[in-house]
Amino acid sequence: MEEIAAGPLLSLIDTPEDLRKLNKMQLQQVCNELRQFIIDCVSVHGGHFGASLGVVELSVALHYIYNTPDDQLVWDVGHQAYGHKILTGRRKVFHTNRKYGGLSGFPKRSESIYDTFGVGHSSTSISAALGMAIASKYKGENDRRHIAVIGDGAMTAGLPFEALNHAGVSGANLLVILNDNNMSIDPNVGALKEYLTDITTSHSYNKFRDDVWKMLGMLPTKDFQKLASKVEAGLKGVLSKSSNLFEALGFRYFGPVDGHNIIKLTETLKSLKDIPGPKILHIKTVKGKGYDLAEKDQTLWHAPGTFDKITGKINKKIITVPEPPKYQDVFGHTILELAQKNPAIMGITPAMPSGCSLKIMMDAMPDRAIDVGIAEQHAVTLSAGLATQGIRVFCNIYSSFMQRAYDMVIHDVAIQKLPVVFCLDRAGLVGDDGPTHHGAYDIAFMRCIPNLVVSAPMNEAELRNLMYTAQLDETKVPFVIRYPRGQGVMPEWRTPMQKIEIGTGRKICDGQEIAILTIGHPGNFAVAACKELAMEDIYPAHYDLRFVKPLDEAMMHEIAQRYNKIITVEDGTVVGGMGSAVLEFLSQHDYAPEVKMLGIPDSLVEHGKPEELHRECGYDARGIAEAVRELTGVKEMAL
Ligand SMILES: Cc1ncc(C[n+]2csc(CCOP(=O)(O)OP(=O)(O)O)c2C)c(N)n1
Ligand SMILES: CC(=O)[C@@H](O)[C@H](O)COP(=O)(O)O
Ligand SMILES: [Mg+2]
Repeated sequence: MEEIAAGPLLSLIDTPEDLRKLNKMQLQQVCNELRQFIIDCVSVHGGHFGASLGVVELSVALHYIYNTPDDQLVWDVGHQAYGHKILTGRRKVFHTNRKYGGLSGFPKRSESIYDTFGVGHSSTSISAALGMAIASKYKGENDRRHIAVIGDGAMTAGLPFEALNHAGVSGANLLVILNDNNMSIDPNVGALKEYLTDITTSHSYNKFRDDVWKMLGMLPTKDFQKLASKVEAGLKGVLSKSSNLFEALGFRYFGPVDGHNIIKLTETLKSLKDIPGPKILHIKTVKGKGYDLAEKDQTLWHAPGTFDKITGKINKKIITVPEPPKYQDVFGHTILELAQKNPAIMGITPAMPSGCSLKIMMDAMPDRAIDVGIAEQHAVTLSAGLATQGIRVFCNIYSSFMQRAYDMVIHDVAIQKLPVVFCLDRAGLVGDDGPTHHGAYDIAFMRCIPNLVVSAPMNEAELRNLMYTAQLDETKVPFVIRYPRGQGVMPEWRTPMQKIEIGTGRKICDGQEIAILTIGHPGNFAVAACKELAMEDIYPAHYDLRFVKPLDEAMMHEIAQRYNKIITVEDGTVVGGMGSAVLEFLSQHDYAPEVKMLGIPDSLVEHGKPEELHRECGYDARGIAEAVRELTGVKEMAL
C-alpha cells in the first residue's frame, strides 16, 4: 500500500501547529488540497466520503483557530473526521484507514492525542464535550475551550437534548457546532429538520443578532454581558417569528453561517472563542461538497466503496453467475411481501432505511414504513406503542445500535410481552467499521431477557421463514431475528415461506464423536469445515440451533447423549452467548461432554475485512476444522 501524495501546502502540515503558521489567505488552498487528498484516498481505499468533504473548511478552521489538542474537539459519529485525522499527524498513514491493522475510520483516543473521545455511534459529542468542559472548570483550566461538532442527523437523537438541557444551566465553556447539511445517511427527517430550515431562512433576525453579539458579547464585565443578554432578548421578541429553541435552552445561538466560506468561518470562530458559557454555532454545509456526484446523490456517496475519481464510476464486483443477495435486501423484499398480505404489519427504522433496506417498503407503502431518525430508543418504544394497538411491527435496528435501546426492549416490550419483531441487521463482526459497530453482544444481552424469542437464520430461506413465523397470529411474542452484514448463500432466495416451530433446531448432518452446534450464518462455515474434514475421514455431526431462546431441548438431549465432544460456533461474544446457553443446558441436565466455544472473544476485535476478523477469532471454516482436529486428537497424533 502506498502513501497518498499531498499538495504542496498540505505536505507541510504534520500537526495543527504547522497549519497555524500559515497566513489566512493560504487557508483556501489548504482546503482545496485537503479535499483532493480525501478524494484520492477514499476513491482507492474506500470509507466514508460525503461527510468528510462537507467539513473540510470546518476542520481547517477549527485547527487554525483553536489551540488543539489543548482545546478539546469532539466529533460526533466521527465518520466526517478524515480531514481532522489528516491534519493531525496521520496524513502519511491515511491510506491504511479502516484496513486490518491500520487507522480506525473513527476518532479513537488510543490513536491520537487530538482524538479526545472515541466515537462511531452518533449523538454523544455534546455530552462528552460538556463533561470535559465541566472538568476543566473544576480544575481551574479557564483558558481551555471545548467544542462539539454535531450533524443535523445526529441531533435527532435524544441524547444531545439531554446534554443541551444540562449544558444550558451549567455555565460551562462549551461551543456546539451544528453542522447542518439537511442530510443524515438518507435525507434527514423530523420536525427539528423543519425548524433548522426555518431559522436558516429567518435571515434578518439572525444577521442582526450576530452583529449585536459581536458588539456586545465581548464586553469585559459580567454586568455588560448581562446587559447584552437583555438587549438581545428584547430584540428577539421584536425580530424573531418564534423564539429560538437553543436560546430557550440557555445557549447563545449564532448563525447560520456558510460552512464553506473559510474566511468567514475562521472569523466567526475567532469571535466566539472568547465568549464564555454555552454557545451554539449553526453552520450550513453541503454533504459531498466539491465532488459533483457526491453532492447530487448524497446517500449513495455517504460510503460508496472504491471508485474511479475521474469518471465517478463506483467499482462493483463483476458478476458472471447469479449472486446471493444481501441479507438486508432479503429483509426488505420479504417485509413488503408479508405486508402485502398482512395489513397489520408496519416497519420502523431509526435512520437506516437504505442500510437495512426498509426503503423498499417505504417506497411502496409510505404510510406503513417509517424512518424515525437516529432515535433507537424511540423506535423501540414507538414499536411497543403500536403493538398495543394490534400492529405487527418489524423494528429493524443494527445490532450495535440496539445497545442504545436496551431498557426499552426490557421495560416496554418484554415485560409487557408485546409482539414486536426486532430484526437485528449487522449482527456479528461487521468489518471495516470496527469495534463500535460490531454486533457482538446481542445474543448475550437478548437471551437473558424473559419472554423474548431469540433466533438467527443460517441462510436467506431461513430468514424468510423466521420473518413469516414472527408475524403469525399464533406467535404473539417479542421476537428477535439477528442476521449479518453482507451477502447470504442462496442465489435463488425467493423461497416459499413456511412456519418454523419456535424453539426447534435442525440437524444438518449426523456424525461421529463430535457435534458442531452453530447459530446463524457461521453454520455455513461449519458446512465448509465438514467438507474439508471429510477428506481426512473425520465426520463431525452438525446442528443448526436456529433459536438460542428457547433452546431445542429435545435436540440438545439427543446431542448430549450421542456425542461426548461439542463445539459451539457463533458470530457473537462467547461471554454469555449461545455457547453459554448450551453449557447451561448441559449443566442443568448433568451432561459433561468436553465443550469448546468458538466466537468473538472477551476482548475488542478491531477493524478489517470480515474474513480477516473471523480468521483472527478462529471461527471461520479453517478455525472450526482446526478445533475439530484438536478435539479428536488428530493434531496431537500428527505431531
Ligand atoms: C446510534 C447510531 N445510529 C445510527 C448510526 C448510523 N449513522 C452514521 S452517520 C449517520 C448520519 C448522521 O447524520 P449527520 O449527523 O447529519 O452527519 P452527516 O453524515 O450528514 O455529516 C447515521 C444515521 C450511528 N452511527 N449511530
Ligand atoms: C458511520 C456509520 O455508523 C454508518 O455510516 C455505518 O458505517 C454504516 O454501516 P453499513 O455500511 O454497514 O450500513
Ligand atoms: Mg447531516
